[in-house]
Amino acid sequence: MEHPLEKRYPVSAQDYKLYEEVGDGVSATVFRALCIPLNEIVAIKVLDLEKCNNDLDGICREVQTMSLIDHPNLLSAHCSFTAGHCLWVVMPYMAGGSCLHIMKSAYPEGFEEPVIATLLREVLKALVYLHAHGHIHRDVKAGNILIDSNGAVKLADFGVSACMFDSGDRQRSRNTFVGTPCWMAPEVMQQLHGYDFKADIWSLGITALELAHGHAPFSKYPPMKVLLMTLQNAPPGLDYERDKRFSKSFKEMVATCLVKDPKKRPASEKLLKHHFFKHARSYDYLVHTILDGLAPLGERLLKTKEADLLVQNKALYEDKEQLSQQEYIKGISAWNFNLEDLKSQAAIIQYYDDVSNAEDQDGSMKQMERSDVEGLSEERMSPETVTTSIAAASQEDRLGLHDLEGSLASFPIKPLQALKGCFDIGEDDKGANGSNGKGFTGSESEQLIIKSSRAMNQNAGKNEGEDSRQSSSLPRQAIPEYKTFSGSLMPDNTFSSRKVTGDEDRNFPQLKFQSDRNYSGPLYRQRRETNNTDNASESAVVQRGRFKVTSADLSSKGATNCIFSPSTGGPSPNVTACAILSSLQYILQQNTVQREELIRLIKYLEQTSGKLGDLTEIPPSSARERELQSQLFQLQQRIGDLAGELQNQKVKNLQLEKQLHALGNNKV
Ligand SMILES: Nc1ncnc2c1ncn2[C@@H]1O[C@H](COP(=O)(O)OP(=O)(O)OP(=O)(O)O)[C@@H](O)[C@H]1O
Repeated sequence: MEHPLEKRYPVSAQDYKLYEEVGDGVSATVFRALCIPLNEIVAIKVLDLEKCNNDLDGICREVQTMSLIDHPNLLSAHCSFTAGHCLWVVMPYMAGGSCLHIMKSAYPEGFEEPVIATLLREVLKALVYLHAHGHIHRDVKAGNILIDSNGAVKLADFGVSACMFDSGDRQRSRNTFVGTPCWMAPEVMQQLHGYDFKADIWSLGITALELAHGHAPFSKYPPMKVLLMTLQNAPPGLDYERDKRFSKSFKEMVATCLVKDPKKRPASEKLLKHHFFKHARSYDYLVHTILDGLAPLGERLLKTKEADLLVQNKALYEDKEQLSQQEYIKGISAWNFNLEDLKSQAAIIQYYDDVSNAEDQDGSMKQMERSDVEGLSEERMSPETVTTSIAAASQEDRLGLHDLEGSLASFPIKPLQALKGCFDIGEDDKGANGSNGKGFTGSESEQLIIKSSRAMNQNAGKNEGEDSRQSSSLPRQAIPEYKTFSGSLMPDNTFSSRKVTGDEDRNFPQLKFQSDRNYSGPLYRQRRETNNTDNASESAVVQRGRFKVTSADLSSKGATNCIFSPSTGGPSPNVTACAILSSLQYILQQNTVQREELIRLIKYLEQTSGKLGDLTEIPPSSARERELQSQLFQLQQRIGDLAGELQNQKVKNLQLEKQLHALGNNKV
């Protein structure tokens, strides 16, 4: 028999050689290691103290408990010491790993009854010892039942254990919500009168089901749902039909553990005497039945991790699609309440519509859209959007939070709030329907929602025949980087980065292309003059995507390339003849284009006004016709004005051309 006290385990990292990783938990990584002076294989749990600084108390308690306990069915610590910013806890190496590991790699449907009886009897012995010493383990589950190469069973992980004799803060900790939801006793969830050793008996009952089926009851549900089901449903148990392979005594034992009223559950000592444990066998039996043929622990862990990763990736992918769907269904509210963002997003949608329509033929852009959907990231959305609205709203929907609130009317609200905190299901969620925290009133938000939803609907309508799921999700907000912008109708500086409030990382396309587009200043200005008869007020209204927006800094940047003095209209005295010449050539080029455009417009207007003239000759016969006729008159008048204005432009262009020629001749 081993006498740990006879051995002195060194307390310096140099005396240990770390091998492969054999386990990892929330707070630690466990390695197989060699204790060099003793030539003994050990396990070392490495806790990064910098990463768990807000739970130092818990860590101290765990290490303290591990050092003090002395029972063959409890995993104790040989020693512990700090190495850099890590705490190393040296323990016996449990080569079989945890029961959860073993089930995952070789017994996905669970173990046979004698194996379960053997495992649970050992765990129960550990609980008898702990409870007799005033400790509640609070985290009994298959993942914390370890087996060594000889088949010895040890209960591990005292990270959340509590002492019944603690006072002050520690005593209060027995009223707190700790453990793992699936294994958690109802009284722990309720936090009504605190709880005691009997909480471990409930967890043992759940562990029995876990070992029998390969998973704990409700394990496929998210924590909030587990909470709901544990409190609301009848206790889980072994089913008469489905669990035919198990004995009556096993079913009975589970049923005695899983009684909601803790007082009616047996104490660990009494439970150990249950006739079910008569089926328990020796350690050798465990070695032959479940350990023989298993790959080394490190290898198994790697495989399990790979498999978990695959499942996670799949879940993540599906989750994103689901989220994206829900974002759309909930309208804009789920992802954005910011007016400027909203405008920008809408504009981007328009850009993308145009691009994607053009690119749909070869499908290559669709590929990019897909990848962008997957990368639809927080950085493009307001942070509050991501953490509160989407996550909370979708979680709430999936988990039926409202049901839960209702069903818990008879329970204290604390556990719910604790869970809300943990899973981002917060009170903020309510804010999403009322004030959004950004200064918008409910009705303003609603308007925005309607507008943007419409924009999206139009958008969806544009891509007729497209799968509605595809068109209804939100990839378009995430597309901007690779689009080309052309056409003078898109003012490059309409949105300044300053206006995209609250998110400096946001990277809208207009910023990227701003400088490239300065050359088109005059052309753009020309268009604006054409569109707005009042000729360019500083806060001109321009179409940006589906929104009309104003921009005060629009005009100031319009002519950054212009070398003419704004006051005189002539060349500035400080520029060289060479620079003047190239600039004038450039202007001439642009004027030629403008001229052609003007000529086309004049022709068009002449034709149109001719037609309108014909129409207006018909005498009106009804009020509606009179109304239409007066509109036609107005239109005609407006066309006449425009034609006049175009003529003026034409004359100005000719003058400019002459000036240019004259300057060119002088230079030569
Ligand atoms: N002595 C040991 N020998 C072999 N494997 C071990 C040993 N101790 C722990 N492990 C493995 O490492 C895993 C993580 O260890 P542990 O549960 O102590 O870490 P934790 O961070 O406290 O985990 P949890 O997430 O359960 O809080 C265990 O599930 C177990 O599989």
